[in-house]
Amino acid sequence: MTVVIGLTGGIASGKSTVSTMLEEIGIPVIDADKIAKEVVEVGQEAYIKIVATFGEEILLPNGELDRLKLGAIIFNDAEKRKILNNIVHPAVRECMNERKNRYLQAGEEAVVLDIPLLFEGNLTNIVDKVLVVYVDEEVQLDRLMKRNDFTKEEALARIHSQMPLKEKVSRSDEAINNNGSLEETKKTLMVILGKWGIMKKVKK
Ligand SMILES: CC(C)(COP(=O)(O)OP(=O)(O)OC[C@H]1O[C@@H](n2cnc3c(N)ncnc32)[C@H](O)[C@@H]1O)[C@@H](O)C(=O)NCCC(=O)NCCS
Ligand SMILES: Nc1ncnc2c1ncn2[C@@H]1O[C@H](COP(=O)(O)OP(=O)(O)OP(=O)(O)O)[C@@H](O)[C@H]1O
Repeated sequence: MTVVIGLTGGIASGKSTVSTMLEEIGIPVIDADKIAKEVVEVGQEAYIKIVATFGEEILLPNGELDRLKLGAIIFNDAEKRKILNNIVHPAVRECMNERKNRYLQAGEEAVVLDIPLLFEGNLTNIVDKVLVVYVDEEVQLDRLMKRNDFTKEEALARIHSQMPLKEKVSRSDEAINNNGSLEETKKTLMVILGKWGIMKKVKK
Protein backbone atom coordinates (compact mmCIF):
# COMPACT_ATOMS: atom_id res chain seq x y z
CA MET A 1 0.00 0.00 0.00
CA THR A 2 1.29 3.42 -0.96
CA VAL A 3 1.68 5.84 1.94
CA VAL A 4 0.28 9.26 0.96
CA ILE A 5 2.09 12.00 2.87
CA GLY A 6 0.68 15.52 3.11
CA LEU A 7 3.58 17.95 3.43
CA THR A 8 2.60 21.36 4.73
CA GLY A 9 3.76 24.32 6.81
CA GLY A 10 3.71 28.09 6.59
CA ILE A 11 4.85 30.39 3.82
CA ALA A 12 8.67 30.17 3.56
CA SER A 13 8.87 27.58 6.35
CA GLY A 14 10.82 25.18 4.10
CA LYS A 15 8.31 22.92 2.30
CA SER A 16 10.05 23.19 -1.08
CA THR A 17 13.38 22.57 0.61
CA VAL A 18 12.04 19.34 2.17
CA SER A 19 10.28 18.42 -1.11
CA THR A 20 13.61 18.60 -2.92
CA MET A 21 15.17 16.31 -0.29
CA LEU A 22 12.32 13.82 -0.76
CA GLU A 23 12.71 13.87 -4.56
CA GLU A 24 16.45 13.35 -4.20
CA ILE A 25 15.85 10.11 -2.30
CA GLY A 26 13.39 8.95 -4.94
CA ILE A 27 9.98 9.77 -3.45
CA PRO A 28 7.63 11.49 -5.94
CA VAL A 29 6.23 14.88 -4.94
CA ILE A 30 3.09 16.57 -6.27
CA ASP A 31 3.38 20.32 -5.72
CA ALA A 32 0.10 22.25 -5.19
CA ASP A 33 1.80 25.64 -5.74
CA LYS A 34 3.04 24.50 -9.16
CA ILE A 35 -0.38 23.15 -10.12
CA ALA A 36 -2.01 26.39 -8.89
CA LYS A 37 0.22 28.21 -11.39
CA GLU A 38 -0.66 25.82 -14.24
CA VAL A 39 -4.43 26.13 -13.77
CA VAL A 40 -4.33 29.93 -14.08
CA GLU A 41 -2.36 30.02 -17.35
CA VAL A 42 -3.86 32.26 -20.04
CA GLY A 43 -7.10 30.82 -21.42
CA GLN A 44 -7.69 28.22 -18.66
CA GLU A 45 -11.13 28.15 -17.02
CA ALA A 46 -9.78 29.51 -13.71
CA TYR A 47 -7.95 32.32 -15.54
CA ILE A 48 -11.14 33.39 -17.30
CA LYS A 49 -13.05 33.44 -13.99
CA ILE A 50 -10.29 35.44 -12.26
CA VAL A 51 -10.28 38.11 -14.99
CA ALA A 52 -14.09 38.28 -14.92
CA THR A 53 -14.00 38.73 -11.12
CA PHE A 54 -10.95 40.93 -10.50
CA GLY A 55 -10.88 42.86 -13.80
CA GLU A 56 -8.24 43.31 -16.48
CA GLU A 57 -6.21 45.57 -14.20
CA ILE A 58 -4.71 42.43 -12.59
CA LEU A 59 -3.12 41.42 -15.93
CA LEU A 60 0.38 42.08 -17.22
CA PRO A 61 0.71 43.68 -20.68
CA ASN A 62 1.25 40.16 -22.15
CA GLY A 63 -2.11 38.96 -20.77
CA GLU A 64 -0.71 36.77 -17.97
CA LEU A 65 -1.81 37.32 -14.37
CA ASP A 66 0.17 39.97 -12.52
CA ARG A 67 0.82 37.75 -9.49
CA LEU A 68 2.33 40.59 -7.45
CA LYS A 69 -0.76 42.76 -7.99
CA LEU A 70 -3.21 39.94 -7.32
CA GLY A 71 -1.19 38.99 -4.21
CA ALA A 72 -1.31 42.59 -2.93
CA ILE A 73 -5.12 42.45 -3.21
CA ILE A 74 -5.84 39.03 -1.74
CA PHE A 75 -3.30 38.99 1.10
CA ASN A 76 -4.84 42.18 2.46
CA ASP A 77 -8.50 41.26 2.09
CA ALA A 78 -9.91 38.00 3.51
CA GLU A 79 -13.13 38.20 1.47
CA LYS A 80 -11.28 38.59 -1.83
CA ARG A 81 -8.88 35.81 -0.82
CA LYS A 82 -11.85 33.51 -0.30
CA ILE A 83 -13.21 34.39 -3.74
CA LEU A 84 -9.86 33.61 -5.41
CA ASN A 85 -9.50 30.38 -3.42
CA ASN A 86 -12.96 29.28 -4.53
CA ILE A 87 -11.95 29.74 -8.17
CA VAL A 88 -8.49 28.14 -8.01
CA HIS A 89 -8.74 25.38 -5.39
CA PRO A 90 -11.28 23.03 -7.07
CA ALA A 91 -9.10 22.90 -10.21
CA VAL A 92 -5.98 22.26 -8.10
CA ARG A 93 -7.70 19.48 -6.13
CA GLU A 94 -8.86 17.72 -9.30
CA CYS A 95 -5.41 17.82 -10.86
CA MET A 96 -3.68 16.65 -7.65
CA ASN A 97 -6.08 13.73 -7.34
CA GLU A 98 -5.45 12.58 -10.91
CA ARG A 99 -1.69 12.67 -10.39
CA LYS A 100 -1.94 10.96 -7.00
CA ASN A 101 -3.99 8.12 -8.51
CA ARG A 102 -1.37 7.58 -11.19
CA TYR A 103 1.28 7.08 -8.50
CA LEU A 104 -1.00 4.74 -6.54
CA GLN A 105 -1.59 2.64 -9.65
CA ALA A 106 2.15 2.51 -10.30
CA GLY A 107 2.54 0.99 -6.81
CA GLU A 108 4.95 3.62 -5.45
CA GLU A 109 5.98 3.01 -1.84
CA ALA A 110 5.13 6.60 -0.92
CA VAL A 111 3.92 9.77 -2.59
CA VAL A 112 4.06 13.29 -1.18
CA LEU A 113 1.42 15.98 -1.69
CA ASP A 114 3.06 19.35 -0.98
CA ILE A 115 0.05 21.52 -0.06
CA PRO A 116 0.64 24.84 1.75
CA LEU A 117 -3.06 25.14 2.65
CA LEU A 118 -3.67 21.49 3.65
CA PHE A 119 -5.36 22.44 6.95
CA GLU A 120 -6.98 25.70 5.78
CA GLY A 121 -8.50 23.80 2.83
CA ASN A 122 -9.65 20.85 5.00
CA LEU A 123 -7.70 18.39 2.89
CA THR A 124 -6.30 16.11 5.60
CA ASN A 125 -8.74 13.40 4.49
CA ILE A 126 -6.87 12.90 1.18
CA VAL A 127 -3.60 11.92 2.90
CA ASP A 128 -2.55 9.15 5.32
CA LYS A 129 0.06 11.13 7.27
CA VAL A 130 0.60 14.84 7.80
CA LEU A 131 4.15 16.19 7.98
CA VAL A 132 4.57 19.86 8.97
CA VAL A 133 7.74 21.88 8.36
CA TYR A 134 7.98 24.74 10.85
CA VAL A 135 10.23 27.62 11.87
CA ASP A 136 9.98 30.40 14.46
CA GLU A 137 8.15 33.49 13.21
CA GLU A 138 11.33 35.65 13.24
CA VAL A 139 13.08 33.08 11.02
CA GLN A 140 10.03 32.84 8.75
CA LEU A 141 9.82 36.62 8.40
CA ASP A 142 13.53 36.95 7.72
CA ARG A 143 13.63 34.14 5.09
CA LEU A 144 10.45 35.38 3.37
CA MET A 145 11.65 39.00 3.18
CA LYS A 146 15.00 37.86 1.76
CA ARG A 147 13.61 35.29 -0.70
CA ASN A 148 10.86 37.50 -2.18
CA ASP A 149 12.40 40.90 -1.55
CA PHE A 150 9.28 41.83 0.45
CA THR A 151 8.94 44.65 2.98
CA LYS A 152 8.15 43.58 6.54
CA GLU A 153 4.54 44.63 5.99
CA GLU A 154 4.15 42.57 2.79
CA ALA A 155 5.70 39.53 4.44
CA LEU A 156 3.55 39.81 7.59
CA ALA A 157 0.35 40.12 5.52
CA ARG A 158 1.17 36.76 3.90
CA ILE A 159 2.16 35.07 7.17
CA HIS A 160 -1.02 36.25 8.90
CA SER A 161 -3.26 35.07 6.03
CA GLN A 162 -2.48 31.48 7.10
CA MET A 163 -3.30 29.31 10.11
CA PRO A 164 -0.65 29.87 12.84
CA LEU A 165 2.25 27.43 12.41
CA LYS A 166 1.98 26.30 16.06
CA GLU A 167 -1.56 25.11 15.39
CA LYS A 168 -0.43 23.22 12.28
CA VAL A 169 2.30 21.50 14.32
CA SER A 170 -0.19 20.48 16.99
CA ARG A 171 -2.43 18.92 14.32
CA SER A 172 0.37 17.07 12.50
CA ASP A 173 1.49 13.45 12.77
CA GLU A 174 5.14 14.52 12.67
CA ALA A 175 6.86 17.90 12.44
CA ILE A 176 10.30 19.06 11.29
CA ASN A 177 11.92 22.04 13.00
CA ASN A 178 13.66 23.89 10.13
CA ASN A 179 15.22 26.73 12.18
CA GLY A 180 18.62 25.08 11.95
CA SER A 181 20.84 23.83 9.14
CA LEU A 182 19.73 21.87 6.06
CA GLU A 183 21.71 18.88 7.40
CA GLU A 184 19.69 18.88 10.63
CA THR A 185 16.44 19.11 8.66
CA LYS A 186 17.45 16.19 6.42
CA LYS A 187 18.38 14.11 9.48
CA THR A 188 14.98 14.70 11.10
CA LEU A 189 13.23 13.90 7.80
CA MET A 190 15.05 10.56 7.49
CA VAL A 191 14.15 9.61 11.08
CA ILE A 192 10.46 10.33 10.38
CA LEU A 193 10.46 8.31 7.12
CA GLY A 194 12.07 5.45 9.03
CA LYS A 195 9.35 5.62 11.71
CA TRP A 196 6.74 5.39 8.96
CA GLY A 197 8.55 2.39 7.44
CA ILE A 198 9.36 4.25 4.21
CA MET A 199 12.95 3.26 3.60
CA LYS A 200 12.90 -0.16 2.04
CA LYS A 201 12.65 0.59 -1.65
CA VAL A 202 13.88 4.16 -1.51
CA LYS A 203 16.94 4.87 -3.70
CA LYS A 204 19.82 6.34 -1.71
C1 LIG B 1 -2.07 35.29 -4.97
C2 LIG B 1 -1.08 34.67 -5.94
C3 LIG B 1 -1.37 35.07 -7.38
C4 LIG B 1 0.34 35.20 -5.55
O1 LIG B 1 1.29 34.56 -6.34
P1 LIG B 1 2.84 34.46 -5.90
O2 LIG B 1 3.58 34.02 -7.15
O3 LIG B 1 3.28 35.74 -5.25
O4 LIG B 1 2.93 33.34 -4.78
P2 LIG B 1 2.89 31.73 -4.91
O5 LIG B 1 1.72 31.30 -5.73
O6 LIG B 1 4.24 31.23 -5.32
O7 LIG B 1 2.56 31.30 -3.41
C5 LIG B 1 3.55 31.43 -2.38
C6 LIG B 1 2.97 31.00 -1.05
O8 LIG B 1 1.94 31.91 -0.67
C7 LIG B 1 1.02 31.23 0.16
N1 LIG B 1 -0.34 31.39 -0.44
C8 LIG B 1 -0.69 31.38 -1.75
N2 LIG B 1 -2.01 31.54 -1.90
C9 LIG B 1 -2.51 31.64 -0.64
C10 LIG B 1 -3.83 31.82 -0.14
N3 LIG B 1 -4.85 31.91 -0.96
N4 LIG B 1 -3.98 31.90 1.21
C11 LIG B 1 -2.92 31.80 2.06
N5 LIG B 1 -1.65 31.63 1.63
C12 LIG B 1 -1.45 31.54 0.31
C13 LIG B 1 1.45 29.76 0.17
O9 LIG B 1 2.22 29.50 1.32
C14 LIG B 1 2.32 29.64 -1.04
O10 LIG B 1 3.26 28.61 -0.91
C15 LIG B 1 -1.08 33.11 -5.83
O11 LIG B 1 -0.49 32.70 -4.62
C16 LIG B 1 -2.47 32.47 -5.95
O12 LIG B 1 -3.00 32.36 -7.05
N6 LIG B 1 -3.04 32.01 -4.80
C17 LIG B 1 -4.33 31.34 -4.79
C18 LIG B 1 -4.14 29.86 -5.01
C19 LIG B 1 -3.55 29.19 -3.80
O13 LIG B 1 -4.19 29.07 -2.75
N7 LIG B 1 -2.30 28.69 -3.92
C20 LIG B 1 -1.61 28.06 -2.86
C21 LIG B 1 -1.87 26.61 -2.63
S1 LIG B 1 -2.85 25.70 -3.76
N1 LIG C 1 17.38 25.26 6.97
C1 LIG C 1 17.49 26.37 6.22
N2 LIG C 1 18.52 27.23 6.41
C2 LIG C 1 18.63 28.37 5.70
N3 LIG C 1 17.75 28.76 4.72
C3 LIG C 1 16.72 27.93 4.49
C4 LIG C 1 16.52 26.70 5.21
N4 LIG C 1 15.39 26.11 4.75
C5 LIG C 1 14.89 26.92 3.80
N5 LIG C 1 15.69 28.01 3.63
C6 LIG C 1 15.44 29.15 2.70
O1 LIG C 1 14.25 29.79 3.16
C7 LIG C 1 13.43 30.17 2.06
C8 LIG C 1 12.06 29.49 2.19
O2 LIG C 1 12.20 28.08 1.99
P1 LIG C 1 11.24 27.30 0.96
O3 LIG C 1 11.19 28.03 -0.33
O4 LIG C 1 11.66 25.88 0.97
O5 LIG C 1 9.85 27.48 1.75
P2 LIG C 1 8.37 27.05 1.33
O6 LIG C 1 7.73 26.63 2.60
O7 LIG C 1 8.41 26.09 0.21
O8 LIG C 1 7.76 28.44 0.85
P3 LIG C 1 6.35 28.78 0.09
O9 LIG C 1 5.26 28.56 1.04
O10 LIG C 1 6.47 30.21 -0.22
O11 LIG C 1 6.31 27.91 -1.12
C9 LIG C 1 14.19 29.81 0.79
O12 LIG C 1 14.89 30.94 0.36
C10 LIG C 1 15.15 28.70 1.28
O13 LIG C 1 16.31 28.65 0.49
